[in-house]
Amino acid sequence: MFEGLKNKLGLGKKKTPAPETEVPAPAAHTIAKPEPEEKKAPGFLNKIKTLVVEHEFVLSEKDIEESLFELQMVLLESDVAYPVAEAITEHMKKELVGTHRKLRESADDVVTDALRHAIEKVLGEGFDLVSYIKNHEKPVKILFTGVNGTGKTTSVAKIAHYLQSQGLSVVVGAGDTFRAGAIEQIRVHCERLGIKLIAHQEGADPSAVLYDTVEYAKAHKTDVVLADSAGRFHNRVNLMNQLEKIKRVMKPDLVFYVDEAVAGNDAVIRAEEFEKTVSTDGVILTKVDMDPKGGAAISIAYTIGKPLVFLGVGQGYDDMKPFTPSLIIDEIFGDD
Ligand SMILES: Nc1nc2c(ncn2[C@@H]2O[C@H](COP(=O)(O)OP(=O)(O)OP(=O)(O)O)[C@@H](O)[C@H]2O)c(=O)[nH]1
Repeated sequence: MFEGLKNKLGLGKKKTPAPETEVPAPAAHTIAKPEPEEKKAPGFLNKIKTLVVEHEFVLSEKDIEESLFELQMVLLESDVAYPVAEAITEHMKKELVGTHRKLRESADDVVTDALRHAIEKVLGEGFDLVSYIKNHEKPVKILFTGVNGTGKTTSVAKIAHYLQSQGLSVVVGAGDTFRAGAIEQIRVHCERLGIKLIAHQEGADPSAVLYDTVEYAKAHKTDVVLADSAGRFHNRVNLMNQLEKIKRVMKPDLVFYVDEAVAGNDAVIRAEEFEKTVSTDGVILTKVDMDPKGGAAISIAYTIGKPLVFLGVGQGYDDMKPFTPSLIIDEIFGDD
């Protein structure tokens, strides 16, 4: 995950040695002796590190302006949305400028920590779904929506499996009655996982299927209803009207928007458009395992102002991770 971004930021296996305070600050390109097995921090991060040393940890905004601009370019190349790249560099500026730090504190750590804190800020805290369910009137009804083929059906199955593993009872509603094979696909998942499925035939009204699913949950005192739905774009009027009807009928407690990390900035733009049309409560980002850039994962929650709830990190049923900032931070800043 995120190898492209890690490489561009020069993070990973081995840290570039920090410049020593007593040594006169060398030019950026001469800081690290070329050692092929080590990842070299790119020029702009090294420039900031050198400045940290030169200025004995009292930097001015002007000192780091150019380096932060270069960092912003790298983030944009990695599909980080523009306002998010701006927010990251702003946070870094706030942390680095004018602050007195202990002499001999590693410049490497000071700069890397500032970047880590800045990314943590834009990632947000996430959303603890299990606590929400435990503290909410049952059944908790969750509707999954988003564009086609991003992994909704698979995510519903994985989340059903996760919630069961947390001791919660689950029923799934096969609300994607539109895509050929979708009902069969969710049926196979539910059979494998031992999860109750409510389904009608292909082409049926999804509102009716999901109404029945909620009724089943009420009658059987089931904790959670997970409602699959057909993929749709925010500008498809008929499908969006259908979604409105589903919401009126099943009255979801939570609406989760599902998109795929591999779509990069497109996923962020789509999420924003979707959010304007249907107010959602959180985001499930799938295929994070296949995304070397990391831009969507870093940008999506900050852009739409809704928390990341889960990250899909593979094809297995256990490959759905409740989001915490450390899931992404450890990938970007941890050792390989
Ligand atoms: N590598 C990887 N593949 C995933 C992940 N999530 C889903 N997929 C795959 O993505 C493909 C599409 O998933 P579906 O669940 O069918 O997508 P959908 O959104 O329900 O599709 P529509 O009903 O057409 O909207 C499947 O092959 C899944 O196995 C993930 O986190 N990682």
